[in-house]
Amino acid sequence: MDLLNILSSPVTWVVTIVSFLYILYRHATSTFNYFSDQGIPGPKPMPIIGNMWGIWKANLPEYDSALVKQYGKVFGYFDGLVPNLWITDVDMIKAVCVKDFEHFVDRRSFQIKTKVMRKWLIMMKGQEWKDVRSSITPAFTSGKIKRMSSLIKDCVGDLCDRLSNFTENDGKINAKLTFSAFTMDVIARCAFGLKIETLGSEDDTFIKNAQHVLNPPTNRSPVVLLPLLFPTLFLMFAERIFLTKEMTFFFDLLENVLRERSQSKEKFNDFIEMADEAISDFTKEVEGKTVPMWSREEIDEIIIAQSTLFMLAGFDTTATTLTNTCFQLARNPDVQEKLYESIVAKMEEHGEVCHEMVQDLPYLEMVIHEVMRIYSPFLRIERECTKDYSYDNGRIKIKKGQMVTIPAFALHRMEEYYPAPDKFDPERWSPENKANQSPYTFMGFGAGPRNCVGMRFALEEMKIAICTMVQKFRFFPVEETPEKLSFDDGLTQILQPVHAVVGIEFRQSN
Ligand code: HEM
Repeated sequence: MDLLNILSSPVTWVVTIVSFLYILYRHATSTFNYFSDQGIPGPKPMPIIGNMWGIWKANLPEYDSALVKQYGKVFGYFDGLVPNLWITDVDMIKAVCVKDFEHFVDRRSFQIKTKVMRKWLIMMKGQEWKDVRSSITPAFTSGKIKRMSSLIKDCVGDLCDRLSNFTENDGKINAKLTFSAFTMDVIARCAFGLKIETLGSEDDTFIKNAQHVLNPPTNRSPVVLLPLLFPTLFLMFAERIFLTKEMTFFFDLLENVLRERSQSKEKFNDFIEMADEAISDFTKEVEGKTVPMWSREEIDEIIIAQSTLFMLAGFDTTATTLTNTCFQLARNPDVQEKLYESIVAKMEEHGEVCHEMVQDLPYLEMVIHEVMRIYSPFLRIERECTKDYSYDNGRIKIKKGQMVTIPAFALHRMEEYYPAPDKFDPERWSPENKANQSPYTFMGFGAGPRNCVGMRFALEEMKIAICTMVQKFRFFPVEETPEKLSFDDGLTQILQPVHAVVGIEFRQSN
């Protein structure tokens, strides 16, 4: 039989196609024994897509809680072919986030090489991340937050004006929309040095571009899986995907602000100024001499990166937490009254809502903690393994490149850590109760050296807003207020409350 005959034989074709499909199948399932070989349970993966089929239309809070309930505190999941160990075991969370952090320095990230975006802290890796994180951290010290608090107070004043209008007109608010306008105002003033006159109007260029950057329509379509399934391919197009004209609008805006400020001696007391001070002060040792770590050009790039990241990381998280707080206060009038009483008592001492006063309100802290416990704004905390790791005397092995996920929302609803987890109960965070609780059962701001760098700022902003609002207004349920809050579907990092409408009235004393 000559070659031509062999090639044209149907048997040859069948054998070739079957072999090709077999090789493809072996490749598309090549990692799937990883967890079963270690005796780690988990849902059965599908070729290529792993366990992510349908995730773009799932309700993630429910999806994650169901997985944890079914498979327990340590189980295996596949992001495409990448093994991802899900953990809700507190000792293991502590090991990954703190004790053995050197093995888990990075977050799942797509190292974008484009100018400015390459300095987004949230995506940076290894030593470069450590250097930028150490440079920017001093921008969030208590002293610097105090300096920024007067800008926050201005924004809260405007928020209260809008709330007064709602009170007089509708007697109710759409909490998510209202607080989104507020957090955007804070970001515009603190991170972009701008006052938006047309706040709340969708025609404003700042708001329009921010909405485009923050809510890409891909979140609810299978397209959202592509970066997870094909990261290398994705990186080739990352610049085109991320560097949209809307994103460039913000980079240009900040470049102009920095240019103008370089000629000015004025004090602004905003994040741009705090970041500039902090980054410029950061030094390194070269041949026994202490020299600045960054050049002026690098400082500007880092500031622009962190200011735009401020918008990405601090807008929805803070607006969502304020929305959820408002809903819980409306549904729990006893908590709202207790909070009001504690605020009034402190007002007598401090005279006004200020930085010092909000640091001195333990009950407010307990309320915010419980809101973030019952509705963790960040659904999942992730780490990428950067050095091979073994846990519990080698019982669990995690290889470099593998992912670890802490499903924060699901963790906060585990009966074992929080009895009656669906009950809103700020007393869980009283000093006595807190002392009996592992800190790693609460991941609202993450944990360890890679936790939320903006935590202090977010708490200051939320505390000043809640104190001022609760002192002036009372929230209550109206017909549209749901019994329980529900959250949007789709593969989003941040919890998205829907239909959070609550009633609002002036307090008698006002
Ligand atoms: C209620 C509001 C907020 C919540 C719930 C929140 C939550 C979180 C969480 C859970 C993480 C991941 C932590 C980890 O992986 O361990 C994170 C990271 C981060 N957050 Fe926040 N955040 C909030 C507000 C802010 C604000 C206002 C900023 C702005 C400055 C900010 C900037 C960041 C940055 C830059 C990171 C990445 C840190 C790094 O990789 O080193 N966040 N945040």
